[in-house]
Amino acid sequence: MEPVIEVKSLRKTYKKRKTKELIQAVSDVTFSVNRGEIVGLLGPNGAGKTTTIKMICGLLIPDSGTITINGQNNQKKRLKSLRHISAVLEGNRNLYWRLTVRENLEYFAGNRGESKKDVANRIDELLVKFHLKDKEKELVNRLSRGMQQKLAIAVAMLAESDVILLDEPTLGLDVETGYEVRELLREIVQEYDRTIIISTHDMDVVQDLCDRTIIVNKGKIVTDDKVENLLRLFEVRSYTISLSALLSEKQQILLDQKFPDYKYTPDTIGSKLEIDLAKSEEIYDLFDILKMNMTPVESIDRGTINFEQIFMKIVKGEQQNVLVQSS
Ligand SMILES: Nc1ncnc2c1ncn2[C@@H]1O[C@H](COP(=O)(O)OP(=O)(O)OP(=O)(O)O)[C@@H](O)[C@H]1O
Repeated sequence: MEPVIEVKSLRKTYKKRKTKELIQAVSDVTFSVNRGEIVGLLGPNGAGKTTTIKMICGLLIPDSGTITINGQNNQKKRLKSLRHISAVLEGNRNLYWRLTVRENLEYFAGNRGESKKDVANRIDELLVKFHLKDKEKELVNRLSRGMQQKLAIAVAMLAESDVILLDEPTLGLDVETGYEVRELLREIVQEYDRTIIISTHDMDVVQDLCDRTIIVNKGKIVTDDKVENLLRLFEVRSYTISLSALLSEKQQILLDQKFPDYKYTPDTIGSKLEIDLAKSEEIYDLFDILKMNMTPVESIDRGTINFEQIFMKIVKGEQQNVLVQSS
């Protein structure tokens, strides 16, 4: 499949105004996105997500590297390439607060040679889809944050560009509205054949919505893989073992050496071990340690793991060697 977006060896350094200190916000970032994919750009604060998004939509110029959108270099063929992209940055900022919902949509629909009736029909369709029909005459500054966010996405849809970039689309939304926005985004991809890149801290967005996730940390990509692959990979490695005895001190020292991040919970009648294995063969090392004292094993469960825990593990660097660019 041909990629819609190709980002190669991207770098961006900021210079702090007062101290003149250089900050390497993005260093050597390379990835591509295929048509119809929803890709989550994930990372801790300051990882370089917004900088990357801003470079893709042409708001920032990279120090080096290239960005190609539908085969067009976004610096050499600026207008042609940027026509394929809409961006919703910092949520509701790209709306006119003193215009109504409908007026905003009319304004952004602009003059593209369509008849007034066609524009009105398209706006009506979006108002219904985004559950904003009964708010069409409301001023934007009177809307809730969730409604403003939905309107901002509807505005991005109007441009009919192939790619929509979203920076933190669920930030500050309550659980219900966050869910509603996620559902809308899913429908957009399915019904309108759009490609979406979402920068987010919201693990539900990644787990529910994204096909793939690119995790960045300190300006570099640490993981680029399908969400289902990561879930499977970590589920296989994460074990909870119930024992009907306590572990000896020697056993605990050996576990410490072999599995530094294991968790041991002694109880009155037994104990519990929670352990992540870097390779599945390591289970035999674990059994060797348990066998030393013939510690009786009551049950072994493969741990369920959510995306938040996976993210923490990856960002902490525990699984780095295995995961970098594994897709
Ligand atoms: N205009 C700027 N001038 C100086 N430094 C900046 C500027 N914008 C961002 N930075 C710095 O660049 C780094 C990357 O910032 P960026 O906003 O891209 O990260 P992010 O992953 O989007 O973070 P967050 O999740 O907190 O929004 C950070 O260290 C940030 O402080």
